[in-house]
Amino acid sequence: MRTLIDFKKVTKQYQIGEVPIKALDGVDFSISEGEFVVILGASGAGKSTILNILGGMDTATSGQVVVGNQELTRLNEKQLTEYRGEKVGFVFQFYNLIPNLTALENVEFATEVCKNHLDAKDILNKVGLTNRVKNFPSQLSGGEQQRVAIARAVAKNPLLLLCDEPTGALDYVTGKAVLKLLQDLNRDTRKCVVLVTHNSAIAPMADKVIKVKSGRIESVTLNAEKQSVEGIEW
Ligand SMILES: Nc1ncnc2c1ncn2[C@@H]1O[C@H](COP(=O)(O)OP(=O)(O)OP(=O)(O)O)[C@@H](O)[C@H]1O
Repeated sequence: MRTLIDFKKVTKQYQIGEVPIKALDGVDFSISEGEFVVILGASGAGKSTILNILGGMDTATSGQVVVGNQELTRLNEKQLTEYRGEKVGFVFQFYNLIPNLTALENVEFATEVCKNHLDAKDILNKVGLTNRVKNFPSQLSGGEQQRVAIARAVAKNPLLLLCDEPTGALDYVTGKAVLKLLQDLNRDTRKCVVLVTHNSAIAPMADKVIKVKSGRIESVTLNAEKQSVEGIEW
């Protein structure tokens, strides 16, 4: 399979007063088209920093980041904004829906500016919310709100889907259903999914597991036979 994402010797340094903090300290990995990737690590390991750089929300201090045919580390602010808008779907722990828009309007609002977007209603059907499209976020459960957030990300028809602790605010059963949805979407659409979590138990659901420790890559493992979420317990 072709390489979609390439990180080469990526560093990220924050300067807090006199003290430099190395959030990433020479990170190398690559991800192929269509892969489901789990990035694992303890709190402060650098997971979100990797995801933010990958999503064009933050920039590397040094090194090279390539996504598709674009070298992110060479893009200016305007180009990065375009990249974020067109190429990346984001799913966060907290759903960040617009409270005074319905589920359908939330998805339509996000996709309006995207050239190749998919039909909002179709995607809401796909995530199991056919009967909830007219509901406002406050009328939906946490799991349903996260489904809207996933629909919003997928409907952009992005190159990749980035998920930062997407089940962090959900109970076990609902969280598992959301992971199953992400796994199904990856299988059906062949979109690359990169999911950041501290929960090592879900590693078997991925094609590739990248472990991060103290700003460095500890290991990259390929699962010869990935497991369906239903078969994983934690
Ligand atoms: N804006 C910032 N300014 C200074 N330091 C930062 C900033 N953002 C992150 N860091 C530091 O960089 C390191 C990596 O942070 P990061 O958020 O990527 O970790 P993480 O693995 O995602 O952790 P968590 O699971 O707790 O979210 C940490 O030491 C953190 O304190």
